[in-house]
Amino acid sequence: MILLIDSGNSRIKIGWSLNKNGCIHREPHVKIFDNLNIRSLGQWLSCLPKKPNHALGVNVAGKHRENVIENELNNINCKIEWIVAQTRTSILINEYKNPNQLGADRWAAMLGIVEKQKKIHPPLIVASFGTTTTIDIISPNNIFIGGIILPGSFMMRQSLTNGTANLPMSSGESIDLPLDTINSINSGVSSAQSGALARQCIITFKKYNEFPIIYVTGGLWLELEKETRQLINEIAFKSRSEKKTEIIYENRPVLDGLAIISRNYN
Ligand SMILES: Nc1ncnc2c1ncn2[C@@H]1O[C@H](COP(=O)(O)OP(=O)(O)O)[C@@H](O)[C@H]1O
Ligand SMILES: CC(C)(COP(=O)(O)O)[C@@H](O)C(=O)NCCC(=O)O
Repeated sequence: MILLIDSGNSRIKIGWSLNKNGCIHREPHVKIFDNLNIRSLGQWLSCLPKKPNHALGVNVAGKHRENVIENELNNINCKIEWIVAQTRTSILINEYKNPNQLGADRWAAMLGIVEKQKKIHPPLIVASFGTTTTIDIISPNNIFIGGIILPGSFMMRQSLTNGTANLPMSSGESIDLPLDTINSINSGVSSAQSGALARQCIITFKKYNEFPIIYVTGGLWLELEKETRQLINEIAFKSRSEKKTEIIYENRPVLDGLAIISRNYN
């Protein structure tokens, strides 16, 4: 058993891959630990019925977090290898100016998505709505050609509260014409998030003359889903895209990417 660890800025997601009849595949179950409750990781590891041989992980939450996870794994004699973004693999090329600077979670998620594609596919967008929002574009010939980073919707709401005297912390969906503070904030945050995705779709469409398949993930997708689907459908219609827009939710693409890498470890 190989543990697969996605250590994000808010939560740690842990999956595992198993070798079944010589074929490595990721089990669908995932264990999630909140940043504030990281010590419970040790308890969970010590109770595992089967001890992992080793672990593969991505960590974008800093060195301290890396050390804490390593210590907990050491207690059960499990070594971890931290994955960083590569210049290329057999399925994906990374055009970041400094390829290692690309977040390892973004890289792993893109690997997970590209692996699922048929040989011929439209351009792809991989959008993650977590602590931050990242929106990455992959060409039809599997080159990561660029991406954007913006504050996640929770962080946007926090910054409005922390940076002003009058704005409260809010939660909730957007409406078209807000006439009170809470709805104005909800709609502002949601339009920034869905608008960023729409912008990247338009850029992709202009470049390839084909509408991308959009893969979405992250803990905050649900609250953005309705507004985002509406907006993307509208721009697809205006772009006269022949095919129906596809927005596909992926539960754990980062762990899928790690599972692919883990095939080299057996
Ligand atoms: N059930 C949940 N538990 C914890 N956080 C959640 C939950 N649902 C949504 N969230 C939100 O999702 C965000 C974390 O999403 P996630 O994709 O795990 O991010 P990251 O990979 O950056 O840690 C947080 O901002 C949090 O507010
Ligand atoms: C952009 C990120 C902060 C996203 O982290 P997350 O919201 O998933 O916790 C992370 O991928 C990161 O630290 N990236 C390094 C910089 C870059 O990708 O260019």
